[in-house]
Amino acid sequence: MSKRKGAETMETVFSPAVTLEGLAQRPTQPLVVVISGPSGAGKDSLIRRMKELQVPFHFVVTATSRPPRPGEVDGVDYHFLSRERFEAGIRAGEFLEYAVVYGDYKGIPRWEIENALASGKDVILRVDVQGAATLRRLIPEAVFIFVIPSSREELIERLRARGTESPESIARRLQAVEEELKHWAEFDYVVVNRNQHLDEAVADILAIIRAEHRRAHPRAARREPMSPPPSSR
Ligand SMILES: Nc1nc2c(ncn2[C@@H]2O[C@H](COP(=O)(O)OP(=O)(O)O)[C@@H](O)[C@H]2O)c(=O)[nH]1
Ligand SMILES: Nc1ncnc2c1ncn2[C@@H]1O[C@H](COP(=O)(O)OP(=O)(O)O)[C@@H](O)[C@H]1O
Repeated sequence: MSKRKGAETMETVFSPAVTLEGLAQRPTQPLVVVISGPSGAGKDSLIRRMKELQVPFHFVVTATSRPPRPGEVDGVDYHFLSRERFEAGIRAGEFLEYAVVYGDYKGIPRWEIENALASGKDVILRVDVQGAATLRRLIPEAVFIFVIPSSREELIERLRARGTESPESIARRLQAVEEELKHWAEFDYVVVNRNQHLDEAVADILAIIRAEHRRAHPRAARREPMSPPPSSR
């Protein structure tokens, strides 16, 4: 009896009063989901599959100085920029974050973030591990997912089978894996994308997003620099 009374007191102190209807219809904030992991882990394949399944989300198209691969579409997969144009963008402060990844520039245009937030949908960003570290500082309330293959052999096989990289480019990507793996514990979730089981990894990501929307206590409120770019200040 006294325990019950104690519990009631705790509830009164810590839970703001709500009605059932109010709680059931509580609006949920769009999530920012950051998908990262080694090259060849399957990040792009997962995102492509989620688009095919018509999962409602806004994908942030990042910019790169690397040339398009066969099948990649400018403005859909990346904004493909020349090195000179990218460097001019860096000088002009156009990027929320940028890094040199496997020898090419990669960066998130600030206006892409503005568009993403205006969409009102969950926002998905795919960046390398350095980018994830920067975003953790800039958007601490984001959900960080580390995608991995189930073995190094699987990774090598996939990078070779993708057929988009030179042997040097594959070697550079494999060399980076050890360093990238050191950061796994900084992520909120680890998703394994097993060979021929892409849909299981997609299901894991959807489950994470679903659970995050059911949080009683949302992640910390959004704050700087999800605000206007310097040019408009
Ligand atoms: N830091 C950062 N990384 C990015 C950005 N856009 C893409 N990347 C990452 O850059 C890495 C290399 O991308 P890509 O050249 O497409 O090759 P892949 O990893 O071999 O598929 C991937 O891990 C991407 O997630 C960005 O804006 N910033
Ligand atoms: N679960 C999977 N089973 C088999 N092949 C896969 C799987 N996931 C991705 N791949 C293949 O592996 C290669 C690398 O995937 P990709 O999505 O480009 O990785 P990332 O974007 O992380 O670099 C691609 O050729 C892709 O088709």
